[in-house]
Amino acid sequence: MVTIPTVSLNDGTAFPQLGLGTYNLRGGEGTQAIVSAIEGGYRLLDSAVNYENEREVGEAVRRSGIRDELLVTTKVPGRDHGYDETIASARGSLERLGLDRIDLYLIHWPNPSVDKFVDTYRAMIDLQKDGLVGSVGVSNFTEPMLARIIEATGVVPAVNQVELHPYFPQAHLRAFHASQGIRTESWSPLARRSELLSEEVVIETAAAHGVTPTQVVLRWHVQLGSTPIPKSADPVRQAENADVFGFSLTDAEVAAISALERGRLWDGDPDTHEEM
Ligand SMILES: NC(=O)C1=CN([C@@H]2O[C@H](COP(=O)(O)OP(=O)(O)OC[C@H]3O[C@@H](n4cnc5c(N)ncnc54)[C@H](OP(=O)(O)O)[C@@H]3O)[C@@H](O)[C@H]2O)C=CC1
Ligand SMILES: O=C(O)C(=O)[C@@H](O)[C@H](O)C(=O)CO
Repeated sequence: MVTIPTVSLNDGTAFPQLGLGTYNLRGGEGTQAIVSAIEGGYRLLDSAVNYENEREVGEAVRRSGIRDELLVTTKVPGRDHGYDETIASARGSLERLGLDRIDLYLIHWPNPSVDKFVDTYRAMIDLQKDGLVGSVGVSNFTEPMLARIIEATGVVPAVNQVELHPYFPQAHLRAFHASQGIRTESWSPLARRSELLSEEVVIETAAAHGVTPTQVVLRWHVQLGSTPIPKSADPVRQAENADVFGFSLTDAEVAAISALERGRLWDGDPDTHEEM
């Protein structure tokens, strides 16, 4: 079993430097995949109302027998934005998870045309005060959106989970996060197993370190100071993905991988892409 190191969030929470994405992990096989990840050393689980797998995540947490060691993330969907709606949404998530606390609660997408993310965030802060939420954070927020919720509430989100991989390294946003004490979390860190893993620079770097291309990409995230949440249903690939804390890339290797930049891979610009 791998020990995944942690970093301290701005609220003092010890936050793993790598976690498990659970999109599409559903049903009995999904539960088993999450259990196997926990057995392999994963401690951070990333779910969402819209993944329709909160029951599976909660079941895996109970089966693991180490609930107190785990950080369970879920996310408010767009259709639940607004103060009262978010309180109700959290209660629904807690019921489906079968847990008494959401360890990390995120706004899934800002949905700026709806313009309710500030009230949503206020509700999350109150849920945190009531002990129903551990850390409050956001996902897919731009710098102006982050500035707005901080200005409105005085509470700096602990995490911003955003699209981030070597094709879209998000240097500017990461620098803003660092300046504010916000932890960056990378979604689709493997670029969904696209041609990224066949890029020459990735393959050559992997050969130089005696590791796999996937491990090079995940180590790149770790060295950028972002927590990647690769999804894998397979215990062998889960173990491969978590085993990235025994080697280091040079600054030149990190820079060469970052030079793969070409922009977002999907239609996920938070100023225009909205999800309910
Ligand atoms: N906040 C947001 O808006 C978003 C959040 N997310 C979160 O981020 C997580 C990760 O992103 P996701 O889109 O799933 O994509 P990833 O970049 O994690 O890629 C997942 C794909 O890579 C494959 N894979 C995983 N490990 C390996 C490996 N070692 N070798 C070869 N293939 C591998 C998986 O297949 P297999 O399972 O067969 O191993 C799967 O097909 C999501 O599950 C979700 O939790 C994702 C998108 C948006
Ligand atoms: O996986 C997520 O968290 C999402 O927000 C997805 O809906 C993602 O944006 C996607 O898969 C779009 O096709």
